[in-house]
Amino acid sequence: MLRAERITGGYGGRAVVQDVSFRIGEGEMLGIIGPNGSGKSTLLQLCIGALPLMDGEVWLSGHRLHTYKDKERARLLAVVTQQASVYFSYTVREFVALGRYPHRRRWLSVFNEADEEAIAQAMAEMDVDRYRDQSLQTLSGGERQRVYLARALAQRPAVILLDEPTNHLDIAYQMNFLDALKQWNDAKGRAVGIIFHDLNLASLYCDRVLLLGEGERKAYGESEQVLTEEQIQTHYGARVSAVQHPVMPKQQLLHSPGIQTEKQSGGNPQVRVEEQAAVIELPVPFNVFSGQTFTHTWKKQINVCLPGKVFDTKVSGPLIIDRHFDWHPGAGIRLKCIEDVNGEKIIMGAALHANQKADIIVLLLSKVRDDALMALLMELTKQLAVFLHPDLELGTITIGSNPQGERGKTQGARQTVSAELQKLLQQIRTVSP
Ligand SMILES: Nc1ncnc2c1ncn2[C@@H]1O[C@H](COP(=O)(O)OP(=O)(O)OP(=O)(O)O)[C@@H](O)[C@H]1O
Repeated sequence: MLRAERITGGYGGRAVVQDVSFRIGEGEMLGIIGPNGSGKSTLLQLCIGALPLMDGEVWLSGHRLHTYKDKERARLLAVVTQQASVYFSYTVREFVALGRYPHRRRWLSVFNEADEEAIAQAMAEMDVDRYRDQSLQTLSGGERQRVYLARALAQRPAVILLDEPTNHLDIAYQMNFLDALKQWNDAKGRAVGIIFHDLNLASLYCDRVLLLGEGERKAYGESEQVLTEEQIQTHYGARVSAVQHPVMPKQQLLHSPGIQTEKQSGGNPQVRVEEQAAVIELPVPFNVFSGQTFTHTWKKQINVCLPGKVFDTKVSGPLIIDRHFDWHPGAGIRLKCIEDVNGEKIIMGAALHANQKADIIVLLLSKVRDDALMALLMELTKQLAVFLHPDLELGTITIGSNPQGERGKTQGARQTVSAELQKLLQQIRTVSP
């Protein structure tokens, strides 16, 4: 529906946006992200024809943008930006009705039935009908934002572009606004492009994300490919940790402050040897896999069965051995957890045979494809096993993989070794038994 093809443009002959391409198809939501001054708003201005292109082409519904007359273009393309206060004297209904002007033959002609219906529907969709006779000035920022979107919806465009629509909105208003927009888009099959500063909202709501840096396209694709720790570090200069959203199959980024107090960092791992099991309290949370189900729960505890003792997980109920786990009867130390690194799910196990010879088994449930990470995990598993049982003689190392896993599909892809995992390994090494 909207396609930018290698577009370049800016102000006074200075190209601020350079050679940027993307497309937003029917029913899609594209998130446009990038640090301050990276050219997001300029890109939007180029896409709506408010700034001239120096190079490249913008296509709207199959035609070059500049071939449309203004009114024609306004029927197809709506823009939601922070509105000027000049509009504040309008009532809500009057303001939403402005969305119908591109459809009217003459400026002062009365609204026909189709106009009335579009206005009423847009106000209902954005739930702003209750303010219909209030002036915009009397609304809160969040309420006003919904009215701006209602005006765009009343326009019944094919494409809506929004410039930071959730700025200044509290968390409820943000969710409310984006839920309503997504519902509308799912139902109507339009194309939506949104500039976001909140990367987690972009990840949650958008099908794809475009990352700008210094006016150039730095990354473009599904959110998990774009919103990685590495990209955010490189282009925003910010340290974040990527984690899986607990409910949605989406990645989220947690802020990792540069300065950490001991309290914040959690200190060293602590080991408590209890009657039945050893409990390792970790400084960083792990996601724990219990039986066949990935619990999605943040855990900071790993429970390890001591030789000859009955296993008791303390945290996540009885440990059930995964069906792909070639478990050895009589094993003494059992360790099993999943670390979710950039959405990677990894299962580790350490099995100690009755003869004190241990097999370290690392099972790959899905997507583990980084040799360095693999080596690290195996090393970590070994360290834990040795730490818990100093006399342990380590036997063969076996690597298995989930037969249904996606290892082959993703092999060779780039992946970052979790800094936290490295740190953890280091800390485990330095803990005296
Ligand atoms: N009207 C203008 N005239 C000249 N330069 C401009 C104009 N508007 C923006 N710029 C410059 O273009 C560059 C990109 O600005 P733009 O507003 O597109 O970035 P942005 O990514 O939207 O930033 P932010 O996240 O801070 O809103 C900046 O260097 C800015 O100073």
